[in-house]
Amino acid sequence: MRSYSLIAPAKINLYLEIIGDRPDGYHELAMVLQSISLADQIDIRPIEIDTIFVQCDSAAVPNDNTNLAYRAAALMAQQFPEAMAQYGGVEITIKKRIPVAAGLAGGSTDAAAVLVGLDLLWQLGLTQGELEDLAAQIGSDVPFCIKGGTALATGRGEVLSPLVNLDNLYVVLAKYRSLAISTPWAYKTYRTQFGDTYVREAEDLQSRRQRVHSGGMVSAIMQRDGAKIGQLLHNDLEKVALPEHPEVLKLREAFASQNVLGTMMSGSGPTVFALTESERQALEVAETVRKQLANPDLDFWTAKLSSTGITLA
Ligand SMILES: C[C@@](CO)(OP(=O)(O)O)[C@H](O)COP(=O)(O)OP(=O)(O)OC[C@H]1O[C@@H](n2ccc(N)nc2=O)[C@H](O)[C@@H]1O
Ligand SMILES: Nc1ncnc2c1ncn2[C@@H]1O[C@H](COP(=O)(O)OP(=O)(O)O)[C@@H](O)[C@H]1O
Repeated sequence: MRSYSLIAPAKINLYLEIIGDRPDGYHELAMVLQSISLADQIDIRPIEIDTIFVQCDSAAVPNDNTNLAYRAAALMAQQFPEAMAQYGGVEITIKKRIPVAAGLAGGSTDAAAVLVGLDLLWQLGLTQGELEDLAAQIGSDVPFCIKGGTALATGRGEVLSPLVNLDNLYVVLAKYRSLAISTPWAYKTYRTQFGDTYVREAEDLQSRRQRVHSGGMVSAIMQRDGAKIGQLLHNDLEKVALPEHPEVLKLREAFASQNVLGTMMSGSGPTVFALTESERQALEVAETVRKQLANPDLDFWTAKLSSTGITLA
């Protein structure tokens, strides 16, 4: 039986607006999610014994049943027990290239790759919609990671509308190696500090949805207008992350002083990205800001905005 190697891209948030509370304890969002070429590689190999093994070359990632890739395989085994019985267990190997707990959906994209990989290995022939429904059971960002590209994401992040391809743009990213921000902490702190400014679950979420501000960003994307996209970058979670972590604000200001289209923290952070019109500009900005901040704890990456989600390697 054959093995599969999959490419699992990271995402950045070009837009993240928190609209209100939800009865399920999550937040109602309007986001624009964007795949980038920085990616993990996931190898899925069938094994004789009826078990799921996960291994990863990064010590920051758990190898047990808390790994999101493990959780994706366990969900597939639970949903399709006859396939597991027919094909046996799987060994999942993660080559980690996406920084961990960085706001780049590293765990979510690994989980998405396992769903796609097991669908192929077990010859299930699941539809895009069926894969996305399974993905939503693992995490809010996992459905997006399957198809990737550029998408408007609403609900808790799992309701997707594809937008146009932005693969003419580039990105430079930077993160303090020793700093991680927990997603539940970011949302909980936002709720504590700004909960009175957004819609409570008892109020009319439907009418508030009509008033979200994401329209300008969506039309800039539909026009593929890089300058406008750069100006309209937005992330409500910056309001809690930047005051708590002034070094992230310093990084954002360093990017803002360069020749970039715009800069923003991605998701719950702490990665900060800046959009550029060319790969050369992205490399130049990385080099200048690296020298300017001269902090050995800072890692930099450059990438291209990508139109694909999970693909075969
Ligand atoms: C912030 C974002 C932005 O894209 O990404 P990351 O920074 O994590 O990459 C996402 O909303 C994260 O998505 P994901 O990481 O899949 O979240 P989940 O596992 O579903 O939820 C983790 C926790 O975040 C909070 N959460 C998440 C999504 C949402 N719409 N409302 C929430 O309040 C909840 O406290 C939840 O327990
Ligand atoms: N396959 C995985 N890759 C990365 N992190 C994982 C994975 N599985 C579980 N985790 C855990 O999920 C947490 C969030 O990691 P990650 O998905 O990289 O960040 P974010 O939610 O900020 O995008 C980490 O603290 C890590 O311990």
